[in-house]
Amino acid sequence: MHDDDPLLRAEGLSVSFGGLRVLDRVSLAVPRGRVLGVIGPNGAGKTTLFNTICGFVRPTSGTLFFDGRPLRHPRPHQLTRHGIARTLQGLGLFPRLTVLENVLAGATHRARTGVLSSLLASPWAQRHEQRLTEQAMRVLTTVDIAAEAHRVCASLPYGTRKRVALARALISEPRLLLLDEPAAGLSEQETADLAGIVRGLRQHTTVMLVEHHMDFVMNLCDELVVLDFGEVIARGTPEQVRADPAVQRAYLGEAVPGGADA
Ligand SMILES: Nc1ncnc2c1ncn2[C@@H]1O[C@H](COP(=O)(O)OP(=O)(O)OP(=O)(O)O)[C@@H](O)[C@H]1O
Repeated sequence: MHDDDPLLRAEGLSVSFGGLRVLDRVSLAVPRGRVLGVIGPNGAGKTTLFNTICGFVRPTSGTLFFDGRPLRHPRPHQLTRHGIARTLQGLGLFPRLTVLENVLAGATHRARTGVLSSLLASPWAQRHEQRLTEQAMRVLTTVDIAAEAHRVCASLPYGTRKRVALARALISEPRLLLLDEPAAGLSEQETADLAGIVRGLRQHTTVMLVEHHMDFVMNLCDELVVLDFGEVIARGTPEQVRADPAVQRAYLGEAVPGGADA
């Protein structure tokens, strides 16, 4: 596989719910080591696109390729084995567990210890658990909340809990990280900090994100794809997309990306 080949490619992806076509022959490529943003007005099909990549939704037609091979409707629980992880719009954390425990919950596919070896507390199982905990602490350091590792999630502010969700996705060391509205509900400072964290991830991880926060998207993403009524209406760098008349029209009545009202 050549480094220039995209990590994820969608070809002619269509999805219908009942009679309603929600994605209409969507083709896109997610280049390796980049951040690709998917934007578009409400109801454009962004989340459906994510859900299709994750196997929550079956396409009516079209193909997904991951690392050059067809990605055949992965079962959601097998995603991490494919090297894909995602965060959800709702955080989906265990509120009564600590930050560390929540992050370790994202590593279940790597937890190789069986019930028996755990019960017997075999040295092998202990070493494995130790390694996973070290890995979780490294990931918490990456998202800058290692100091909160032993705090119960429910006691933490929303911005911190969002980082826990990000850390939980990162512990599986995904090659492709899908972020669903990562900046939603964050303060300006938290949003800027998050952009810095995501930028730093590109060294090891390719990122695809869906987001409404236009400053965040325009400053962070290397490339953008714009959906409207399930169709790709524009793609390119943030500058190219911002200047595209089709995008301006799609956002008529909403804040124009990167415009004075954004
Ligand atoms: N399970 C479903 N059954 C029927 N219609 C659905 C389903 N999921 C989504 N839709 C419809 O598909 C269209 C696209 O929805 P989707 O959530 O993908 O858009 P979106 O771009 O993510 O919107 P938003 O920015 O508001 O989150 C909408 O018209 C929505 O009502």
